[in-house]
Amino acid sequence: MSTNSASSTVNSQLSSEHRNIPVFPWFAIDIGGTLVKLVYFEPLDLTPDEILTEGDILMNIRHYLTSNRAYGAEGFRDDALELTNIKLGGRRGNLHFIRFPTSQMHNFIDLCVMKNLHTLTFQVFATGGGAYKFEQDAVEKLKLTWRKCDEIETLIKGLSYLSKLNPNECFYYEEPENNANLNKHSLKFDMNKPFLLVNIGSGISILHVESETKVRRISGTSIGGATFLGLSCLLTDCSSYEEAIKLASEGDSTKVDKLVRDIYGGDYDRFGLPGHIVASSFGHMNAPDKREQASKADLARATLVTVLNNIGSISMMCARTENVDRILFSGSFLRINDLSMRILAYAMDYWSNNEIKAIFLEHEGYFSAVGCLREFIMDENDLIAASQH
Ligand SMILES: Nc1ncnc2c1ncn2[C@@H]1O[C@H](COP(=O)(O)OP(=O)(O)O)[C@@H](O)[C@H]1O
Ligand SMILES: CC(C)(COP(=O)(O)O)[C@@H](O)C(=O)NCCC(=O)O
Repeated sequence: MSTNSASSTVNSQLSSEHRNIPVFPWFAIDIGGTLVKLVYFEPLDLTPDEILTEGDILMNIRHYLTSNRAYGAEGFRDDALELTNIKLGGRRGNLHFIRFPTSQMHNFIDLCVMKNLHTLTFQVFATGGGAYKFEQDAVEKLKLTWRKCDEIETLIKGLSYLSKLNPNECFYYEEPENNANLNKHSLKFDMNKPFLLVNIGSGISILHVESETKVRRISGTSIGGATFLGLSCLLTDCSSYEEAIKLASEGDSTKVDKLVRDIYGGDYDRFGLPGHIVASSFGHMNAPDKREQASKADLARATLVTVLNNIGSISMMCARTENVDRILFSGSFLRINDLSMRILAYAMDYWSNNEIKAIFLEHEGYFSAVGCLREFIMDENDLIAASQH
């Protein structure tokens, strides 16, 4: 776990008065430790002249991206997240959200060459660690202009934009422990009151946000989304995130973890520790009979709960130290993962006596990519339009 109190003021790399709106296509790409998140703006207001001059390559790309939901075996468009008919850089269009594994990044660059993208003159807006790692390969093969920006700056910019644009972006659970009832409520999020942003990607960054331009990375932990997936693969032989989450949803972590009641026979009253909480993650697994009884699903569930307990307690500690009462959780770890959101929400409610609220986001892992697009394309009018959307 790292603690980093260095203050970083987020400055726009370009002030809106001075930005030249780039030519189409408009892509931004967040190349993370596990997943590449790509956002693509599909213009809906192309003039007849623009359609004539667009050329076959761009038109084919536009059709390829917008008419498919899967690209090869590992690329997917999250069509449920698509934002339709929005304004961006003075244009009207749809914003598409696409992801594929970072392990496919070299193949993706080769695919772009096959689709003749290297014969066009255009810019790619890139963020995440891979914006640095893959820069040379992308520029050499695709002959494009590669414009990088920092993943934490873009995360905040994307969050600020999407939380204004999409009335359902931010939500919380009223009774997270009650699975039978959805109890999911949207809320209007005020970015100008301090809050904690916990980004659960491959690893975890914890940010204290006072406003869009005042952000500190206060802590982090290496026990994140890739830990859950890696350990689940090791322990259960599963081979995908989807499989790991499905197993976890079917398992019982109490077969694997040692609870307070396994040690005390009940609650540990003196220090307010109820019997049902985990005293020791995987604490039963030294006993051969318990190992025998634990199914793959139980092991996946215990892995999930271990990672979540760690995230929950570090987040709570940071919220208390920083004196904030809202914790926002982002990152693709929360994709198709209602179970984890409920566990986190319950833990925050329980340990804070309902004083600290866990808030979640519909576009989970896509904020840095959106913020990156915003950095280079949006102008103030887009932001005003977003808040009136
Ligand atoms: N299709 C998927 N493949 C792999 N991991 C996934 C997938 N969907 C969600 N995840 C989870 O999301 C995490 C990555 O989150 P993300 O925010 O994209 O981080 P990064 O930017 O480091 O790639 C993974 O470690 C895993 O827990
Ligand atoms: C290095 C990272 C910022 C990379 O971001 P990611 O691709 O995981 O979203 C993140 O993994 C992280 O903050 N890890 C924790 C490092 C630490 O503070 O211990």
